[in-house]
Amino acid sequence: MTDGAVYALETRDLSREFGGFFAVNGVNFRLARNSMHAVIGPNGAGKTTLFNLLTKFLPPSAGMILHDGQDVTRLSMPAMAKRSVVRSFQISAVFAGLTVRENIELALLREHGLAWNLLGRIAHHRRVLERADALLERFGLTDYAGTMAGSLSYGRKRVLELATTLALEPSVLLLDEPMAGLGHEDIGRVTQLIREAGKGRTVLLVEHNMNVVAELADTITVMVRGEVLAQGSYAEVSSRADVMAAYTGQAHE
Ligand SMILES: Nc1ncnc2c1ncn2[C@@H]1O[C@H](COP(=O)(O)OP(=O)(O)OP(=O)(O)O)[C@@H](O)[C@H]1O
Repeated sequence: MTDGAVYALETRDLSREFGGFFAVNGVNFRLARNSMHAVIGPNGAGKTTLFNLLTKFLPPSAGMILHDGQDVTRLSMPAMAKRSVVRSFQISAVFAGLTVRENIELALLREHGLAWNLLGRIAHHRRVLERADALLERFGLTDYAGTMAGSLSYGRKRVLELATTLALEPSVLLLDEPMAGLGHEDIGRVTQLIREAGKGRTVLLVEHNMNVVAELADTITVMVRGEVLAQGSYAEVSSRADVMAAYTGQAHE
């Protein structure tokens, strides 16, 4: 069952049941270290449920989750963050009433567990300011540093959200549909940022946009009806008749 290799994340017979219905059904999933791995599949395949299990939003009904070979099945999300496994928190994690720079500074302080008691004294933390400058620059947000986050476009909010997540310097970054709701131009920008963010870390994304998946992911897991149907490179999975049938079947529903 196991080949002895240690994975960034691994599941063993992982299941999640909702009132007798298995949204995730006996999944053995492996996320290789330093890979850029996408989970795809038709609507209702169980992708988000698997993501929520891996990120501790949901407890499993059965099975096991391992991080770096250690059983983390019962650990909380904050405990996973301490192990440097971090999920993006979507736009709700962006504080609309703070500026872009303040959002990034807050995220940098959060990394050190200092966010709340030092919030009023942000300006004195030179190191934070320097790192904030670097993040603003890296994410193309320098011109928006003083803009209230709430008035950013949807696409730039997403970029800011990614910047605040990367402020934590996670070793494993988990992204749930990072392209959802983005226009063509923003998709290009966020794709580049994720590619760059993936250097030197492990990234798992659930994503519907196949162009993005083809461009970014070195490994793809295809889920159908709560189970893993296929895994491999984009070329490998996209050439499989059963994968195509799963998508075609959905199109006819
Ligand atoms: N909290 C819940 N209670 C009951 N059923 C649920 C719950 N969450 C998910 N499900 C069901 O589990 C199945 C898998 O849902 P999930 O959201 O994981 O799929 P998905 O692959 O992410 O789909 P999509 O691509 O549409 O987001 C669906 O049939 C869904 O209705």
